[in-house]
Amino acid sequence: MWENERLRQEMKACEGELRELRRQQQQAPCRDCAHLQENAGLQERLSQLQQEAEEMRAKLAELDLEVQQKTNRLAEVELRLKDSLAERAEEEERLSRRLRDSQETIASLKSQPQQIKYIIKTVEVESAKAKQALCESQSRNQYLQEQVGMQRQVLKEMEQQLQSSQKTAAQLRAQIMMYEAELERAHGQMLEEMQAMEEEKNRAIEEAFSRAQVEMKAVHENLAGVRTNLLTLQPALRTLTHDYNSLKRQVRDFPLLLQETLRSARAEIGQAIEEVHSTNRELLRKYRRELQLRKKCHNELVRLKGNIRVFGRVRPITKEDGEGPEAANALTFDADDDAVLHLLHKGKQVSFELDKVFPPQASQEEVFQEVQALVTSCIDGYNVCIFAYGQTGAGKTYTMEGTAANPGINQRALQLLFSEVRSKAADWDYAISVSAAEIYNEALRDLLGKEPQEKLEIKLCPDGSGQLYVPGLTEFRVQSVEDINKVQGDGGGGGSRRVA
Ligand SMILES: Nc1ncnc2c1ncn2[C@@H]1O[C@H](COP(=O)(O)OP(=O)(O)OP(=O)(O)O)[C@@H](O)[C@H]1O
Repeated sequence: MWENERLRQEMKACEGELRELRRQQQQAPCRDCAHLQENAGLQERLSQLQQEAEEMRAKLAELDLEVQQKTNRLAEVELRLKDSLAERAEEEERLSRRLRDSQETIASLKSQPQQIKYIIKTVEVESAKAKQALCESQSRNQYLQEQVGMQRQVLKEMEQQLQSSQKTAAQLRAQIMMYEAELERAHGQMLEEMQAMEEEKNRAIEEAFSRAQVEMKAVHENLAGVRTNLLTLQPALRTLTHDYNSLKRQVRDFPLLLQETLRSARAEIGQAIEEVHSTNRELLRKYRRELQLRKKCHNELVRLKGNIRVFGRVRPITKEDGEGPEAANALTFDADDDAVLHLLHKGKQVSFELDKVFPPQASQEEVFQEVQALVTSCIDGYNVCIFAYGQTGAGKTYTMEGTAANPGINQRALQLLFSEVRSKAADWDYAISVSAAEIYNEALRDLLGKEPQEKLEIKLCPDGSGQLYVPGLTEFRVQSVEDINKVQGDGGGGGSRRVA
């Protein structure tokens, strides 16, 4: 029991040391320590040892309990044995006393023989009873002795068990001592580790301290610089604060100012819009009047010059005409009237009156000026047709197409048309399309179509307007003179005949 108590106390002391070690370790953790792994291993080993010690302690407690129980039982048995022994001694004493009394009585009775046969008999009877009682007492005594023997046997067994328990306790103590040694060793190792960690920690602290001192010095220097800057910046800061306050005032007043400005701007814009509107109205009015004027002019032109006008153009003599009398010019002009042409035919002069006659020296520009008004009439919505008529080599193609350097009516009319359209593009939308057809030997053919040999027909428009149209005639939308030239160049029939 005492040994168990001592073991328990030692166990408690070991646990206390363990707790102290853990506390020390928690207080001084070494994050970057190279022995961290080893420390963890030791801790694991320590926890194993602790677990084993715990198991041992449990076992010891069990043994304690068992020994206690056996000791209690032994005490009980000893008590019962003592009682039995006392009882037996008492019985023996009583029986001996009775036997002695009986023997004394027998002896006195034998010395008085006469009277006493009856008494002898009584004594004999009594002696027989005493003998029986003695016999019973003896048998009881024997039983009690057997019991005592048995109890002794039990006591012996219990002593043996106690010895074995003590032996086990000694073994356990040895194990505990071993564990203690192990613990001691681990403790020493841990102390060494702690020492090393402590040194390392101190070293790291010193290094950090010196580094911090250097950094602190640098920070102080920076601070001094910042202070100097601060002193320099203070006037600027004052100026900035002043500016800021002024800006703040401006910002505060800004919505009012903005509202005022917006109001006046709106009024100005409204006024400007109103002015623009009135200008537009005026312009529209003028434009309409101009349109009316143009129509009137056109009508006047048509009335004055006639709906159909015929101009004559005499081309100069070319090399192709040769040099003989056949090539001589048979035409003469009236110096006072540019609408008259005289032809000398078989010695006889024949005069022709046209709307205008262009002499050989007349330029392409002069010819175009005469028909220019018709082009603008076309833009105003009138149908216009300009065509050239004459014998082969008379100069129809030259007049209508001209050359690249000196273009004829077609190119100039197109230039004028697109230039007029562009100038009116802001107010009007125009769509210009081009188509080309040829009537040759009573046959109408599409010069821009894929099948130029296909014969087309002229028909009346089904809308009842009385206009003529050619069903199936190819039509291209164009945006510029170049587009028209391209269309004419690409046209299926354009390769065989020029469009004049
Ligand atoms: N006003 C002119 N000034 C200079 N040369 C001209 C003039 N008119 C025509 N010519 C020249 O006369 C020639 C014949 O002219 P052009 O080809 O225009 O005749 P045409 O009537 O179209 O003939 P065709 O009916 O056979 O096609 C060309 O070489 C052309 O350059």
